[in-house]
Formats: sequence, structure tokens, C-alpha cells
Amino acid sequence: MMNNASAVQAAGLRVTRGGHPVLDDLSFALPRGRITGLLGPSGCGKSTLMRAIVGAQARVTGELTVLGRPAGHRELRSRVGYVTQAPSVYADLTARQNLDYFAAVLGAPARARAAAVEQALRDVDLTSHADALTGSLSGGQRGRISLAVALLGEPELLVLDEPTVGLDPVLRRDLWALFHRLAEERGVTVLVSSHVMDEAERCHRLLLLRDGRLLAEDTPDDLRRRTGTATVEDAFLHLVDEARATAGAAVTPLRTKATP
Ligand SMILES: Nc1ncnc2c1ncn2[C@@H]1O[C@H](COP(=O)(O)OP(=O)(O)OP(=O)(O)O)[C@@H](O)[C@H]1O
Repeated sequence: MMNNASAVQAAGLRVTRGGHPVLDDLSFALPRGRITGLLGPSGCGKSTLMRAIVGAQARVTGELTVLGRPAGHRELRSRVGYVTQAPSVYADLTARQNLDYFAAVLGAPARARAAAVEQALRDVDLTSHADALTGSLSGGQRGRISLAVALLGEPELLVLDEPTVGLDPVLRRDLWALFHRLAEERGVTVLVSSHVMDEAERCHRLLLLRDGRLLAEDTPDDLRRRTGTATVEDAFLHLVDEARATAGAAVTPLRTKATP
């Protein structure tokens, strides 16, 4: 049964790519209006899981419910925002023109469109660069335009694939502040991936992934307490060692009840 406190629910989720299983028997829930960090080493399956949630991944089996609908349902198109690792905006348009174009594609009427564009520019702190050609901006700035595009539709669920890679500490802090504002003031559910464990501390909840399996689903505090470690990175290593010690046995997902 769907739990209304959850924006996303997965049970027995499996994905194969190139004939190999890359996600194996994942079961978890993302609480609404909270920031969940999806953490794990490069290649563990973070992007694949995000693609499955937004309905862009083939060969997905098991249950995956997003905002009360099966993942990929057409009704979810305007309710879910997705920002990939590669900025997906037009280099030969300005930041404002990019946003105006995507707002038109979303079907916003002209007057509402201008206001939505200005709000999205303010959200990502790019108003001062709004009329610069996107191709002349830095990678981090282009990434923020992609994020602004995702915000245009006022999504209920925002899926962000490593949005802070390559950003300086000030921009990283500002982006995390934006994620918290979106969650706390607008009730947006945020799923954000990272392979940098120190970003875990900024999340309400964590999904720790390794080799396509869920190692833990917990809050940062409970994860540290439960493993008797000082940092999420140490907790991750502790869980990896524990899983290895279970010789030959499958890694058992460690779960606690999702908090709203
Ligand atoms: N197009 C593809 N065809 C076959 N296998 C793929 C394809 N893309 C990715 N994979 C495999 O799927 C697994 C998970 O990849 P994925 O990109 O989801 O990992 P990730 O955790 O997001 O990595 P990163 O942090 O480096 O982006 C990897 O083993 C990868 O080799």
C-alpha cells in the first residue's frame, strides 16, 4: 500500500544494463519534503537509480512508485524535476532566453512566464548573469541554469545528479542552502546524489549504495550512532567491512522507519 508520507517508494527494485544487474533488490522510501542524499562510490548505480525514478531507465523491474504513480507515468512529467550531471541548456542563448524557452515548452502563459523566469534566476542566484550567453559562462554557472530550468515547473520532487561537482565551497554552501529552502519553505522532496561523503551531513536522510545494493537507509545521526563512528564516511566503511565479513552472504539492507 502506498504510504502518503513518501514521495518515492521502491520494493524489490532491479535494473540491468548491458546484460548485467546494476541495481539489485532495492527497497526504500523517500519521505516527502525532506532532502535525501544518495551516496556511494563512482559506478555504484546512483545515476541509474535516479534515471529509474524519473522514468528514463529501461529494464527496471520491481515496484517503483513516484508521487502516487508508477515511475515514468506521463502525469509525473510536470511534477518531477531532473537535473543530469551534464548541463542540458543551449550554449547560444542567454541564461534568461534558455529559461524563457523552457518555460514556453512547459506551456506557461506569457505573463506568468516572465515572473517564473525571474524567480528561477533568483533561486539559483544568477540574476546578474541573466543576459550573458550560456556558452560564455562557467560549468558551475551552466549547471545552475539547468537547475533553474528544473525549478520552472515548481516540481514536487527534484532529482539532482551530483549538482555540486566542481563547485567552489561558497557555491556549494549556497546550493545546499537553496535545497533546504526548497524543502522547508516549498515542501519539495529533494533527492541529491554525491560521491563526497561530507555532503551527507547536509541531508535529512541518506541512502548508502555500494555495487548496486543498498547498504543503509537512515539519518546521518542514527547511522553514526548505530555504527559507533564519528563521520558518515567512517560509517560507510564500517558497513562495507561488516558486509564483507558476512562471508558469502548477500549484503542485508539496514533500514529504519522513514520519518515524514
Ligand atoms: N549505458 C550503459 N550500458 C551498460 N552499463 C552501463 C551503462 N551506463 C552505466 N552502466 C553501468 O552501470 C553501473 C552503474 O552506473 P551509474 O552511472 O549508475 O553509476 P554512478 O554511481 O552514477 O557513477 P558516477 O558516480 O561515476 O556517476 C556501472 O557499473 C556502469 O558501468
